[in-house]
Amino acid sequence: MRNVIDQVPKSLAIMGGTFDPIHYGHLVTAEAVRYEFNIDQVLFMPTGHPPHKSQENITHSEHRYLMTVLATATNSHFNVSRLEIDRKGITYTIDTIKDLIRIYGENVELYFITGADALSHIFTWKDAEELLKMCTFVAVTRPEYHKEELIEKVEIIRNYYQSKIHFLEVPALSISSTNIRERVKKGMPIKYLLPESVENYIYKFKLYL
Ligand SMILES: Nc1ncnc2c1ncn2[C@@H]1O[C@H](COP(=O)(O)OP(=O)(O)OP(=O)(O)O)[C@@H](O)[C@H]1O
Ligand SMILES: O=C(O)c1ccc[n+]([C@@H]2O[C@H](COP(=O)([O-])O)[C@@H](O)[C@H]2O)c1
Repeated sequence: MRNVIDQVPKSLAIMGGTFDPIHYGHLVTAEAVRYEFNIDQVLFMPTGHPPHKSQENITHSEHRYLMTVLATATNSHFNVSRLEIDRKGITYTIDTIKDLIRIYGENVELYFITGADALSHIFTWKDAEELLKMCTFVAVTRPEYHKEELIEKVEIIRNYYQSKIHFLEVPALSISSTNIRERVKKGMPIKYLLPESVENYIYKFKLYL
């Protein structure tokens, strides 16, 4: 089987997330960033034990990993990494970026894709200043948040840390994993919110009931 790490891309964008479950909001965002910044590969990085979410409320990492593999299988520019789910202890983005530099070398141009909402809290992340120097961030705006307010917050971070942060508006997709989990629990349809393969996986393993 092809090993993603055998291929050394010139530019690599990391799409980090809990992906519980992955949905079209994530996929549309990743594809928009790939196209806009002419990126060779997008590496989806399901979180292991994220610092900001309680482990009891998160679906087992193997389920989240497999759903991410299913969702990304049809895009030749998309791959999924096990780096974070295989790492013991709390997973921090700075450790992931350092691992990726060790694996791909210093010359790979690294991007980190994140919602502008998540980026506006980056000063609470581990070693934020160092992290902001190591890769370019793409802050995508999500429809359900106040865009202007968020952009203002992120611009303060960008100026304070003198960091490389780009903004990108993606087609309005008001989908969230929280909403999908709630819909499954209530027996409501989730069709067209996420790939059919992921929908079937959720039903097969009776997730979110
Ligand atoms: N609909 C969307 N459009 C654009 N970006 C999104 C969307 N949903 C999530 N993201 C971004 O994708 C990344 C991973 O998100 P995550 O896996 O936490 O999904 P989520 O839908 O926000 O989940 P939850 O509802 O459980 O918090 C984050 O940077 C988040 O801001
Ligand atoms: O490194 C940190 O301290 C850190 C703190 C909060 C979030 N992150 C990363 O941000 C990404 C998006 O997180 P989330 O909760 O929106 O899925 C995901 O890759 C997390 O690992 C990273």
